[in-house]
Amino acid sequence: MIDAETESQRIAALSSLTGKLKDLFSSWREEIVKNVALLTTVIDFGEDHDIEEVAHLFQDVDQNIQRLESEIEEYLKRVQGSEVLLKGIKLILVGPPNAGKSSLLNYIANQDAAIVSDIAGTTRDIIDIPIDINGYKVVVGDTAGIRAPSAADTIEKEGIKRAKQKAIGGDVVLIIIPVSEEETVDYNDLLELVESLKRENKELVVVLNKQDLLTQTEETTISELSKKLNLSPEQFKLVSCKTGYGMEELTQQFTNIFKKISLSDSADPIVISERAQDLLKNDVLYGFSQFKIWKENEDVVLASESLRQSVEGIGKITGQAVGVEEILGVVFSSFCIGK
Ligand SMILES: Nc1nc2c(ncn2[C@@H]2O[C@H](COP(=O)(O)OP(=O)(O)OP(=O)(O)O)[C@@H](O)[C@H]2O)c(=O)[nH]1
Ligand SMILES: [Mg+2]
Repeated sequence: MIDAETESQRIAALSSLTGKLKDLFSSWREEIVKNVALLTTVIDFGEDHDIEEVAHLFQDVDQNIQRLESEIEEYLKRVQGSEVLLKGIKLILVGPPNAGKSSLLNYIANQDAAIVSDIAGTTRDIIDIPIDINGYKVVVGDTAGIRAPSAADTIEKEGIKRAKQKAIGGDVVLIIIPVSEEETVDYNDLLELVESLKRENKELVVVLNKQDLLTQTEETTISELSKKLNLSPEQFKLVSCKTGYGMEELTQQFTNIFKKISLSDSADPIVISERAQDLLKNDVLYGFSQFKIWKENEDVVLASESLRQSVEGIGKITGQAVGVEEILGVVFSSFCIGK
């Protein structure tokens, strides 16, 4: 528990200590062995089966394997979600200069982590601050204000370039726009960024800051900007770092996004080693994909060989090797062959 800094990390650490994982892997392994055994009955006792029966058997195995495949893929997705939890969710703040990016960071971090000033271009390079938002470990990256390079000096230009790169590498990106100084915002540039973030499927929230200086209604402001940036109105949040307006709603939205990307709401987070993940992908799932190819070619022997590779993959994780006896054992006990 020493490294568990937040609640979600603590849960993740706990769940890795249980023997549930091994049971799960063993049950997958058993299931695949059973299917290898099913195919073996065709190989070894093929003459006694008519063609239709063989095709039927193949169909059954295919269905079982498909079911298992989606289960394992789903599982790997959850593992990746849990990894995001452990490493910390990367939340990147970008936007025009003077928008209040550093102010927002200070507000959510509840400390003066970044320098705030009314001089545009105050933050010139990226700073990462680890904070806890509703139990989630989050690393907030504050960046240099994005404005037209012609208006920025050399150091600032480099900062802007890095800000954009940083945004692309984040898990969640907040674009901060000041509602009071819209003329300073380069919407073409921001639209370009929005489009590239969409392509990368990043979670994106546009934070409209300085609500205390707003001169028109919230609805009008949001509807205008959602058109300009080609985003839905739900992706906008109006706040004020000065008065705290909208901050609770914003943090609530963060939590919803964190739950979504870490998949930690559906069940306990899971942690397995890098090696186990590789084996699941490169041996188990790969074996399944090979099985499908040989099944298409109606080659029972190679289809069954492919599944053996999957069994061996899991065996490397759980420390179980597969022997002929085991497969034959399942064949004889399950299918009453040889009587
Ligand atoms: N009225 C008002 N002023 C704000 C608000 N948030 C920030 N400010 C002010 O806006 C100015 C710029 O804030 P910063 O947080 O430094 O802005 P930034 O986006 O980090 O700016 P750069 O680092 O230059 O890119 C400061 O003078 C803040 O005090 C707000 O909600 N309302
Ligand atoms: Mg700043």
